[in-house]
Amino acid sequence: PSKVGTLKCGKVRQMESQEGVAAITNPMRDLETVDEDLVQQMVCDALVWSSLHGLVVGDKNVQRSGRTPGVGMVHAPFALLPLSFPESYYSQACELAPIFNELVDRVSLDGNFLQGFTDQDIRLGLHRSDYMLDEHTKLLLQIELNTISCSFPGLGTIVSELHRSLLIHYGEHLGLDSKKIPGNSSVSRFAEAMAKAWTEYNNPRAVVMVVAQSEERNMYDQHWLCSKALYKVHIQLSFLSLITHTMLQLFGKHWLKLICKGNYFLMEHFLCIGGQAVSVVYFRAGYAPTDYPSESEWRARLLMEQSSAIKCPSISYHLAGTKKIQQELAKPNVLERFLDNKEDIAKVRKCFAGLWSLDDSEIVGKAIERPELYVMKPQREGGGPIFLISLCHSFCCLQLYTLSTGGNNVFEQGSEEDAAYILMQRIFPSESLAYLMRDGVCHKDQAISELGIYGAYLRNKDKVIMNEQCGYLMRTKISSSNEGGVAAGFAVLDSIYLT
Ligand SMILES: N[C@H](CCC(=O)N[C@@H](CS)C(=O)NCCC(=O)O)C(=O)O
Ligand SMILES: [Mg+2]
Repeated sequence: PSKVGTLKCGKVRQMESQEGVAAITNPMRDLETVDEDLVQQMVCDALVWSSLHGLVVGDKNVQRSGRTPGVGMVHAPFALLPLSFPESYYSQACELAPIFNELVDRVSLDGNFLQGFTDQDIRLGLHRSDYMLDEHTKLLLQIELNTISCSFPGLGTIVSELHRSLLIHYGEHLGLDSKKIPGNSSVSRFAEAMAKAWTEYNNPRAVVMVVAQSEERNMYDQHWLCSKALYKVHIQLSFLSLITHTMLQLFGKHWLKLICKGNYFLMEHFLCIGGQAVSVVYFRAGYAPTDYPSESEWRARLLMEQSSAIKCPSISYHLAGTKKIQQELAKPNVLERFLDNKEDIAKVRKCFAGLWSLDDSEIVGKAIERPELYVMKPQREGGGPIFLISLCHSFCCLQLYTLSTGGNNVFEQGSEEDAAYILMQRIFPSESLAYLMRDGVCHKDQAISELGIYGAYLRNKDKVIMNEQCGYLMRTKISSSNEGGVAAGFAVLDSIYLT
């Protein structure tokens, strides 16, 4: 690589735990044998590249970085090189995307399965199904199916491009081929689905409304998707504008209105914001209890739900993605209620990890005997899993007993939804050495990874307009951390090197 002067770059910090690092299971990451200067140069190039290509998030140390675009930006945390991942498992995960899209739609139509919510004619789903490769069973197992506010369709695409660019420059030195990084279409295909939904609503004057949180350091991921929907996809650019509001703003200013037009037989409920019709509501908020601090936000959600605007997701798609539904779908003969094709049913069942409700006393007993084989996962989005192994035996029994009797979660004296936990088979992903870039510093550590596959579904009455896999997200985090994702500060954005 050309020496581009002596640009000051982050140092590769040896983690003290490096002594006696286990044999590198992942030759892709075996940069130990690579010349230190070369690694430094790669680190530097990657930091410059990510800054020039919008691989950025708001910096938590800068006060306004979650409110004012362009203020307090820092590169998104990323892995310096992609994770090598067996092509067979990647293909299996991609094949599952359209089946899960269909499953969400069928579940959403089953009113009594979802207790009463049914759906409109035009339905738009932008989902991400997350998996881990279980070392014990050698099975690709689903962690969860996200049907609301799926992060990183924007930044995930860019990380794949970063890794491809690095391997074009350094592949020869590393013995790696940039073409082994699969193309990542997540942002463009999601944009296509959003724009097609707007077209399907068939009101050229209507706007797409993004519902976002007031403090959003991942705003650039959202803007990437919105800007692609606006300019990359062939729609009448003059009209489609995107507006972003928080739930409170929507209702606080009484801008949100439901305009009812028509006669007794056909009453259309148009959603209007500041006098403009809304065709699509894209939620990047509304998935966490903290998004509903008062009645106003609930009323705003209800108003949107009652309107003919296309919600992404509708309340029934949102509910179809909860862990409780995931746990119900894992019960015998339940998938057969929603899917016709036997092969599809088998493919879905094959990726289900063990999932049980806490009122299953037999499994609770097993979890108390072998807590290291189970985790408890909260219903609500974002809450981290509880590893029973990390609890002392008596507390584990108390916790499981309390939750199984519908009591409150003894950890947090929170409200009853905190008690809505499910019990899940613990998945043991293999570890590999990773170079994790955060705040300009490269950390080497043992890491585990989680593969997300995006899926877009658009349907108008009986016509399925889109049902496809749309790219991927790989998230890599240090194996010692039990906690969650990228925004939480534990994982970094990664991509895949097919082996
Ligand atoms: N800030 C909001 C975050 C929205 C959000 O948390 N989404 C869930 C699915 S519901 C998710 O994708 N979690 C993985 C993200 C991670 O690893 O950090 C946004 O980006 O719009
Ligand atoms: Mg989730």
